Amino acid sequence: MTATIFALATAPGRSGVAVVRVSGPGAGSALTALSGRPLPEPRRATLATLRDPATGDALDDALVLRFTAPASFTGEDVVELHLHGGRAVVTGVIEALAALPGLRLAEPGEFTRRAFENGKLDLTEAEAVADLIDAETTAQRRQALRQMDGALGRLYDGWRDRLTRALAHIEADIDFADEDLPGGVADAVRPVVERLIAEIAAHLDDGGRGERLREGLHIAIVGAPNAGKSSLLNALARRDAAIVSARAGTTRDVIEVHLDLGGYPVVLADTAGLREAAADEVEEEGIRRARDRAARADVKVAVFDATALPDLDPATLALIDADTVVAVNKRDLSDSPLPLIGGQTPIPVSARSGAGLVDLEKCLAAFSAERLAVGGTPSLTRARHRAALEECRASLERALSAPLPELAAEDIRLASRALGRITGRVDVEDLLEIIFRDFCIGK
Ligand SMILES: Nc1nc2c(ncn2[C@@H]2O[C@H](COP(=O)(O)OP(=O)(O)OP(=O)(O)O)[C@@H](O)[C@H]2O)c(=O)[nH]1
Ligand SMILES: [K+]
Ligand SMILES: [Mg+2]
Repeated sequence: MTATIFALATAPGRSGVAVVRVSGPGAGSALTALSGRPLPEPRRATLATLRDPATGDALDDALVLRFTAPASFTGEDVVELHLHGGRAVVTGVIEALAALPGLRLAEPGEFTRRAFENGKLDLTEAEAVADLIDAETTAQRRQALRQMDGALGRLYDGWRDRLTRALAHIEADIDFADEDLPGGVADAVRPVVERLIAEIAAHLDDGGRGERLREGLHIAIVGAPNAGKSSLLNALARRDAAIVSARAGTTRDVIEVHLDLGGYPVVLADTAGLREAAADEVEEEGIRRARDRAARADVKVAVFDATALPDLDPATLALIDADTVVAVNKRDLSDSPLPLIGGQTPIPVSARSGAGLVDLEKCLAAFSAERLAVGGTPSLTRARHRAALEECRASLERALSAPLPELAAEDIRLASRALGRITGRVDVEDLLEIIFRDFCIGK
């Protein structure tokens, strides 16, 4: 018999309200055991004094709610105990539940996993639950909500349906064909497969925006020593994340801060100042890391020192490309006209006075929107989906050049399987462990 599971669903620690969720066939009797009263009507919030069934000790006056299978998040009988969020209250209730026969603490992600297993969610929707809980910015929330709504799952299931129909076509051809009829994919099926390959290619070729939106756009601040990179990072982060000093070569390690820029998630990195003559091997390693980070960043901010103009640091100049925002810092010390730098109009800023920072933020937010914005069709959000789609596309391409209809049919079957794995329609067993491992207990 299925175990009845329970867990604290809200964040641990002191809080106004803490919710303990119980799911499984024993959820109702667990509530009766704690409240000592008949079950309340489903979906109606009811006040109840909860007691430890073993000792009769009062644990809390709680708001209790119950849902009956299959009309619940997990698809099972569910009870929610809305407790006063004190540690002793929560511990008391958890211990009382643990002592009941047939009940055990939920594993990470187990509630969502049960929802999937009971057909309440497909895998992309389950993944979206995790993304929504992790969402830190507006754009991340939008993407997760859309995926939780089933937009991505519907796209993949729609593709799979088309393949199922194409397969039926080919199989009919195989059954009725003249023994020595040549050719692989039937003429009627070829355009369907070709069109799907094109749609999958377009979906894959989206610059990774969905995946990036989950993880944040990587922006690296680069420039000569003492240009004021760390000061700029601190000003943008509105806290003293990096050490600032008048000594050239202060920053060595890459220092990251997470920012919300106009609703988009950004990982902003401060790096060591670039120069030929590093003071020691530690700074040398810092410069190596700075270059490495600059090369991997989605966007760079190249910082120049206004007091050094018209001289421009050649190492920084060499890094400017189409993905670079050019800023001239310490504008408070010099107001001489700014030249074009690396073909771009630089943004004048002062990390000290704060002047120009709004313009720099706006420019970076525009970059983020361009790289991360969620467009008309839902975006691919995970490497797992990408791998399955590439496999699907490869199988479809093989099908097009298959010498026999039987072989084409097999390739289309493989392509359809790859799509089915994304939403969890097929081959799920080994996947579930991996996917739900990332969830925490109570989800
Ligand atoms: N007047 C003025 N001074 C600034 C400004 N930004 C930074 N400074 C000063 O410039 C010096 C170097 O600043 P940092 O932020 O440490 O420069 P950095 O580019 O991170 O330096 P390294 O880590 O050594 O490469 C410090 O003394 C800062 O106070 C600015 O906008 N105006
Ligand atoms: K410095
Ligand atoms: Mg620094």
